[in-house]
Amino acid sequence: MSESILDQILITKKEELTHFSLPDPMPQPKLHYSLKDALLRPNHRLGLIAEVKHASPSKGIFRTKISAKKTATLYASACADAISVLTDQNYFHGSINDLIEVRQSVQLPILRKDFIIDERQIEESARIGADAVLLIAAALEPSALHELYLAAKERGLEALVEVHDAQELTSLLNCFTPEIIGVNNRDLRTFQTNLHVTATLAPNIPRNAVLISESGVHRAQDVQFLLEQGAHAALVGEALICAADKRQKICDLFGKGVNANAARP
Ligand SMILES: O=C(O)c1ccccc1NCC(=O)[C@H](O)[C@H](O)COP(=O)(O)O
Repeated sequence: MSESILDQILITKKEELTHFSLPDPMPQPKLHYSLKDALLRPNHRLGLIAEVKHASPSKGIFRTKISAKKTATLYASACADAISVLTDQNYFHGSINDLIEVRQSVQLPILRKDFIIDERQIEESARIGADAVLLIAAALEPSALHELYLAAKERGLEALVEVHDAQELTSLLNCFTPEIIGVNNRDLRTFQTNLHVTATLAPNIPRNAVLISESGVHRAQDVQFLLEQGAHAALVGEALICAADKRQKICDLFGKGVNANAARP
């Protein structure tokens, strides 16, 4: 079978890790904002993790140039429950500085979305102020994934464990049950998104896990559909980044948030 984008990204990541150095820890210990708790008490009918994303392998560089700080502040003011920051540079044009800026700007859980395959990246995530990290089932053997999951917990970070299909989910659950499971609706070979991936996997997600549906959420009907599948939250990138009015787009997709007026900047 031909190489997927994930295979390419992982080759680059391994190369980057050969000349990796840790940033200094933050000067003051930070509060932990729990991703799980936030998504179990969402501000809208469905939880929202709003993503800071400059570019992607599927879409290239987005036409709207964004500032991580301004974008996250807007998301917070529209009652997003959490912020995802894509920190990979090569394929997504992000950086750890984006996450540091976002940390200084919002009091919400921050998910570091990157391709984490090494414990040093967990330490780095904690030092830059993330509350949670992404662990991708397709990137690691279940036992290696479990080790990173435990390392994250030990360092005070939550982990969103992401699967793309039934086989990955079964292998994962045969090894352990993460507290937060993400179903990514994007096929990493074709880049097509299909929310039915979430619909297919949702019945097999343990009831005590928080279920996040990731990628391909563009319309209010998509949010409704995910709600009907039992998802706790959606992770939304492109639809928000490309919207001229991001606050309005959140309102169009998710409805008015419980604190929408209070949170206006
Ligand atoms: O976004 C991509 O093209 C992509 C390609 C390969 C691996 C990962 C990719 N994206 C990371 C994400 O999971 C998404 O940024 C996130 O779920 C938001 O998706 P969307 O709302 O469709 O921008």
